[in-house]
Amino acid sequence: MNNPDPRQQTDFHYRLHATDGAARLGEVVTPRGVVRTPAFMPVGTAGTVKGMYPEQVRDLGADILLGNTYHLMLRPGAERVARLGGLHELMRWPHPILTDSGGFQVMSLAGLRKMSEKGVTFRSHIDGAYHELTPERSIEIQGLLGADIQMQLDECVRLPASRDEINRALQLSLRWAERSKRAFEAQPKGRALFGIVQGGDDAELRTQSARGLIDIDFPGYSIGGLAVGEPQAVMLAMLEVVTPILPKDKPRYLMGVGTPDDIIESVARGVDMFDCVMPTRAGRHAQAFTRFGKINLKNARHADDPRPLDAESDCPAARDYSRAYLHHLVRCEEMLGSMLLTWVNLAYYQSLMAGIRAAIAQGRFEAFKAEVKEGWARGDI
Ligand SMILES: CNc1nc2c(CC[C@H]3O[C@@H](OC)[C@H](OC)[C@@H]3O)c3nc(N)[nH]c(=O)c3cc2[nH]1
Repeated sequence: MNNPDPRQQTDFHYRLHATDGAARLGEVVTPRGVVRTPAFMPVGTAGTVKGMYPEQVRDLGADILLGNTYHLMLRPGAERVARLGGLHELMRWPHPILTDSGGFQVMSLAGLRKMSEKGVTFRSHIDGAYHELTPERSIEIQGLLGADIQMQLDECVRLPASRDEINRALQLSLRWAERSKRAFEAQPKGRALFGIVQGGDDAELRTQSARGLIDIDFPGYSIGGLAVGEPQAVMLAMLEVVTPILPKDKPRYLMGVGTPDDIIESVARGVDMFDCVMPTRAGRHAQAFTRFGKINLKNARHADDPRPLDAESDCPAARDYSRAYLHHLVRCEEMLGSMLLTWVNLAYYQSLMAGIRAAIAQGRFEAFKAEVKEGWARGDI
């Protein structure tokens, strides 16, 4: 193993507890607490997991949340968050926080933007003001927010894309990885910076990106450039290329993924950490994730159904409220509808992760995967 940075080893490190095939059971240890992996990280884009109290998110079993550099740098501003004690203090979440570097949202949300070797300038989607995001500024912002796990600034290419385009973005991202790591040296010990593997849907470029990042050496590795419109089979094929190359003693975080099926198939290919807006966003669009698959509460078939979504769930929102009531709330666009279904969905995702972790510990991951898929296929009776 290459000579570990002593600063990282005392405060931030990954412990592998068990494997079952390529599935891994472990823990990411940070100064603010331990993250049990495989882990699902609820997205708290603007410093809140929409519709949820922080204590509620914690009670569901979330060990870590995701914050968003792009949104928070625009509003309320990174320097203001720092003056107010940092993001943990501001949002009353004393557990680990991971922040993305902002590159992804610049490409997906910002209006006018200009990419250069230096970084990306863009116009805020909120007030049209110009901002510059460089590797150095992204790291500075994440440091001001106080994130425990930070991301390098990278360029994520939407698929399909040409090999030249994918390669250009991959090489730029490697240079930005170096600059991000240098800028990160200035931060207090205990925090971790992850490199982000790019390379699109090209096995050779994925290998180049992973090897380039390992040469720079990070305490953890994100797998980026996926969940950007490619079929699940392509995403899984890229995982089969990348995870065997990444160090076994460091966490792998698959960015922006995904559906329950995406997650369980990615755990089977060696991924440790996930984040996705799916459970929270779907909750605001009347979709419930359950053991029986997805249920659309807008559908009139629920209007007289007195049953709860799942009488055996530990989550009161899934166990105690009738489908008829949930249907009524979403029909009337009552805020409680979004709140209850967000609660249902995050509870389901965390129970799925707990089931995955237990199955790996017992060496029965494949059986568990089959059981869960059978439940989704059975559908909502
Ligand atoms: C959804 N698919 C997807 N998301 C992605 C994100 C945002 C992750 C996560 O950050 C959240 O905001 C903080 C995003 O939420 C919209 C996303 O869940 C990515 N971020 C970076 N830096 N590089 C990538 O290659 C990348 C690829 C992604 N693919």
